[in-house]
Amino acid sequence: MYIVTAHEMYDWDRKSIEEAGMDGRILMENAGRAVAEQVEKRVRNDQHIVVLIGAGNNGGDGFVIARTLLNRGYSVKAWQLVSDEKIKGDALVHKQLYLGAGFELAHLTKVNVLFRELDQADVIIDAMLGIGVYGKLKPPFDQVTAYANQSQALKIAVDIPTGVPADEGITDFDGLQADYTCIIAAPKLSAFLPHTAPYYGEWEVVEIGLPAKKLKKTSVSLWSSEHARPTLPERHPYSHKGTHGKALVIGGSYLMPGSIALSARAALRSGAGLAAVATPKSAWPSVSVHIPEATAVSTSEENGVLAERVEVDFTGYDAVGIGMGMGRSDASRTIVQQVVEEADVPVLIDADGLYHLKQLLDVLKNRTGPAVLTPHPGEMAHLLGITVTELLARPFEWSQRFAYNHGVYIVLKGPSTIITAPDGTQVVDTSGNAGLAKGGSGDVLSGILLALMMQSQSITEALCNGCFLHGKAAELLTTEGHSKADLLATDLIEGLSQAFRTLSS
Ligand SMILES: NC(=O)C1=CN([C@@H]2O[C@H](COP(=O)(O)OP(=O)(O)OC[C@H]3O[C@@H](n4cnc5c(N)ncnc54)[C@H](O)[C@@H]3O)[C@@H](O)[C@H]2O)[C@@H](O)CC1
Ligand SMILES: [K+]
Repeated sequence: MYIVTAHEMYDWDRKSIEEAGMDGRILMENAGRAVAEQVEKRVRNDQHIVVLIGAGNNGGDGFVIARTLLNRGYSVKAWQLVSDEKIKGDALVHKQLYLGAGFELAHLTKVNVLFRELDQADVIIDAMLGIGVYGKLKPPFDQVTAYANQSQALKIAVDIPTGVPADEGITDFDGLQADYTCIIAAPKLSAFLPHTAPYYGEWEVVEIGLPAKKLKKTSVSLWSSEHARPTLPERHPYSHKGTHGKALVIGGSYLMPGSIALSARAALRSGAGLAAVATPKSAWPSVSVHIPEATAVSTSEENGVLAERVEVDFTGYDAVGIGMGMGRSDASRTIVQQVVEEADVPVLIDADGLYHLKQLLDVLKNRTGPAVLTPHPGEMAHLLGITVTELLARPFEWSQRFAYNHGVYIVLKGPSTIITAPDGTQVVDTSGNAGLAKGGSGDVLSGILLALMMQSQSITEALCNGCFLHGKAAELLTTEGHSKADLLATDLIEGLSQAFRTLSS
């Protein structure tokens, strides 16, 4: 499923009408009816519904929704919040159809009268403003939105909660806090941004008859189980351990042996044929106890951390992961540099590896093999030399710019993880839950990604599926047995079995 900007949505709409001959009035009818059907699933017909209607086409959808629900026997009061001359085009056609059907329309004159009505409402349908909103809300939308936000009624937004921008980069806005948003035709970028996504509440996308072929391929799409199922690596009956790849993970330290153990174990649980660990000798006993299936690479150490070079032939491995728990000493930076310069196989850089990478960005450019960076927002902001706030206002744009400029894949971790390829294409994965907000879950993700990078048709597919399995494991574990509070990274590794099974059934 493609994720769109406001511009891309308008372009799709325009091409559907101008090139495919769709009628805007039919699209509005379809949109309103599709939303009404979703409302019916959530609302009983003894509940009182207030539909708030604004000036643009979002308001036009509101007239269709009100008419449809009234025809079906619901208790509905429709409120037009703007003057008559502001209702134009397709919205005016649907206003006339609404009135022609014999239904009553209330006009906003004094906001207090509307507020008393909102006090009586069980359900508020927000058809005030859609993706055409510009700047902060003007009267009366600012007051009505603020009042609705205080209401206990179920708030259902049409397409996008009023006031919330569709695109990234706008942080100063007032938005309606919806419980549920019925998105028209395609999810907008803001449904995946940390500062705007919470306004949507739960959401769903409804299809309204826009011809799929008239949507210009956008650079952002959403990953789902329909994508994961056919692309997860298969195990051939005649395969052997070498078929599924040999991973090398470099990291860990005497004081932080756990992270590298988690990565190695997650890699093997995700199908890697073999895993070798390069960690300080003093850390190895604590690592091996958690992952007896892994082999150790001989290393030298200094004060419990890896020292200078790792004496390995990278050609003996199918992928290398570096950085987890390795520390921030100068010596560990030289190892990151060695890996970036010498390993032609796909390399994944995480955690302390990313910290060091900030000083090695020039070296990255000379790499021939793929490089995958798996930062959380703090690490990504450090790499970019900006604040986390700046990054999170435009995570798509920053990731795209960095991936393109440095020729790398980026997995920017968060509630909506953004996977960016060097060519700038982006995929969003929304799997997972707050159970993942715990130390170690990133180390597990690195191991899963590494394993899939060795077994998949493309790096992007590997990264999308890896993030999806990681999130799915958390979802499944917290549905049965675990809670989001108690879930540990080690549980996540064991939960991978269920995630793989679910997706292959
Ligand atoms: N194919 C499509 O794209 C379809 C879109 N539809 C609906 O149309 C919407 C987009 O329609 P529009 O382009 O008319 O946009 P809106 O419905 O968001 O309305 C824009 C109008 O709101 C006013 N406005 C803008 N910023 C404001 C602010 N800060 N404070 C107060 N008023 C403000 C302006 O007067 C502007 O004319 C979508 O969100 C969707 O709900 C549906 O009708 C079906 C088809
Ligand atoms: K809306």
